[in-house]
Amino acid sequence: MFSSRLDLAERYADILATDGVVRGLIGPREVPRIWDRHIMNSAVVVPRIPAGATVADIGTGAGLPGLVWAIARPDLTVTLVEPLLRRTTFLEEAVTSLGLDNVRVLRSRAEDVHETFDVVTARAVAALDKLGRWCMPLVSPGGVLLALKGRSAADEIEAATPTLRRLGATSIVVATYENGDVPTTVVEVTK
Ligand SMILES: C[S@@+](CC[C@H](N)C(=O)[O-])C[C@H]1O[C@@H](n2cnc3c(N)ncnc32)[C@H](O)[C@@H]1O
Repeated sequence: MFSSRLDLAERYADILATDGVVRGLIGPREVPRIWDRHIMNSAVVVPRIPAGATVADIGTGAGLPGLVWAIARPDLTVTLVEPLLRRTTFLEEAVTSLGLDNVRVLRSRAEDVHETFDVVTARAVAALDKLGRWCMPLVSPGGVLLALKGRSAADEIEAATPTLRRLGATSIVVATYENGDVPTTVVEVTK
């Protein structure tokens, strides 16, 4: 049994560094940077998530950011959406190993999901214009798309704004967090 959420996060980092590397989900060169570049980069957004929210992480890969959010916040119900079987198998085993009961793994492409969620997120999946087309239909009215972006965020927002507005965005706010060794830029699109 794990005594705290931090223990759980450390166990997840171990799984990424071992099984994740063996199965090709994480490059060996990323191992020393798993905590700062991946876990913290995902975790900085956690305070932005409303209590008790349903969450979908589109193109979650090895579980980033959705598995980190589910570990940090047992009040959330998190659906990890990922099309590749190799990755969903890894995710199912990780969820079982961590004993998480607030996570569902859904093997699907974003375009084939027909549910809505309070919060939809994606990290390193597609440019914001394409991401908006995939994700905005999955955001409940009053919900939010939290897109985790790198330094290209400003250019992507300009290109994506007409699409996001057409798909129901009522506000688009950008915040940059300096935690970890790479800043996380979050584009928060409210529907
Ligand atoms: C670069 S990885 C990023 C993984 C993870 N979000 C992260 O930050 O490490 C992109 C992921 O998006 C997934 N993906 C690609 N096309 C997708 C689609 N149409 N719908 C959902 N996921 C998709 C890929 O299988 C891959 O796991």
